[in-house]
Amino acid sequence: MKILLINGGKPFAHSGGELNNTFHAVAVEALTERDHRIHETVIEQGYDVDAEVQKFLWADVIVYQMPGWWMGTPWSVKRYIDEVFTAGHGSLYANDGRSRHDPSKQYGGGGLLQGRRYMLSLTWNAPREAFDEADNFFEGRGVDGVYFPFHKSQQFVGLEGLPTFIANDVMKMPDVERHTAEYREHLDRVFGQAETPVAEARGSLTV
Ligand SMILES: Cc1cc2nc3c(=O)[nH]c(=O)nc-3n(C[C@H](O)[C@H](O)[C@H](O)COP(=O)(O)OP(=O)(O)OC[C@H]3O[C@@H](n4cnc5c(N)ncnc54)[C@H](O)[C@@H]3O)c2cc1C
Repeated sequence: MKILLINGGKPFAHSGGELNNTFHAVAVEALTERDHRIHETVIEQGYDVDAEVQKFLWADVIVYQMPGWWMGTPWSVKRYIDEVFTAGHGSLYANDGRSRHDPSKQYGGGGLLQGRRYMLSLTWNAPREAFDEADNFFEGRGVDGVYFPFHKSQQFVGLEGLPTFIANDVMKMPDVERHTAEYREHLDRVFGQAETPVAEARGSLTV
């Protein structure tokens, strides 16, 4: 399988970016060991927008590694998506999906990356309960509910979600050994061996 690994880790304030670099490195190692072909983008090191569009066209799966900042995506990753997806007009997406001639065509159906997938790998200070419990901060919406607009941005270009990985409590109770072991297991479950078609990956995302 051809996998684009995007590292959105960034040193800023109390985020050192190292944990995201660590997860990115785990993915590089684990997926290469299993004979997947990978391309990497480390947003913090800079990138060429047109080359990124080509990487999206090359990939079967795109993995976003990033921290949660102010309840969502860091601005550096949002900027990357704004730049790359906008440059991808005509290759990543055709239009907004609607048609003056066919009213049955709905907004959001103009993506050109059908049949390909994406996956989120996230680091948060918030504990898991904050996402999952009805009487907790995110009102039981779960991590994918919190990332709803991000998921929609991917689906707009035709991508389909794979199960999200999240490492919680990474500041108050960092347990890098456990989290990296859990991430390896997640990657194994989702990707398996290179010859396993991604369509057979265990579970897919419902937002
Ligand atoms: C602007 C801003 C807004 C934020 N908003 C939110 C928010 O809304 N909700 C929320 O939950 N969190 C929030 N955070 C916290 C943020 O999610 C975490 O700081 C981030 O996920 C940590 O990832 P990192 O890669 O920067 O980790 P780092 O800061 O690099 O590391 C985190 C911990 O892991 C240790 N570590 C890292 N790598 C290794 C390694 N290889 N081996 C051993 N130990 C290691 C570090 O020493 C440190 O103790 C915010 C942070 C910022 C800066």
